Amino acid sequence: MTAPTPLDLPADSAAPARLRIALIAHDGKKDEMVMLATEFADFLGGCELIATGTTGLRLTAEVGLAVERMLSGPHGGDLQIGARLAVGQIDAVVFLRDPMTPQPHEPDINALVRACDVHDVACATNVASGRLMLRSLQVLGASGGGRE
Ligand SMILES: O=C(CO)COP(=O)(O)O
Repeated sequence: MTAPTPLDLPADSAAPARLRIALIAHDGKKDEMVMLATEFADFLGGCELIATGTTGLRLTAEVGLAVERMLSGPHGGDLQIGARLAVGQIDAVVFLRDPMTPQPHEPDINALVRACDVHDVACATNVASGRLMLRSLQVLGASGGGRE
C-alpha cells in the first residue's frame, strides 16, 4: 500500500509526503485511544503523528508508534497542536475528549476544536467518529486519493 498522503493539497514539492494526524486523549479516554490506534496501527504507522505529551507516551509505549510529542495538554500541548494546525501543518485530528470530567485547561481544548472549525480540518471527538475518519483516510490512501 502506498503511504497515505495529505488531502486537498496542491501537488507541489513543498507539500508533505505523508498525512499528518494529531492524536489527543484525556485521561479517561486514553485506553480507548490506545485501542483505536492499535486497530489502525498499520495505517497510522505510515502517517506523521503528533500528540500531546502523555497520549504520545502511551501510543509509543503500548502501540509502538513513532509520535512527535508536544507538552501535556494542561501545560499547553493543545495550544501547540492548534498552532501547527492553524498554519496548515495538520491534516486531521482525533481528539478523544472526556465529557464527564472537568478539565483545568478547558479554554485550550475549545481553542483547538475551534481552530479545526476555522480551518476546516476534520476533527473526530469520540471513538465512533475517529474510527470512521481513520477508515476513510485509509481507503482514500489505498485508492490513490489525496495528493498525486
Ligand atoms: O489534556 C489533554 C488534551 O486536552 C491531553 O494531554 P496529555 O496527552 O498530556 O494527557
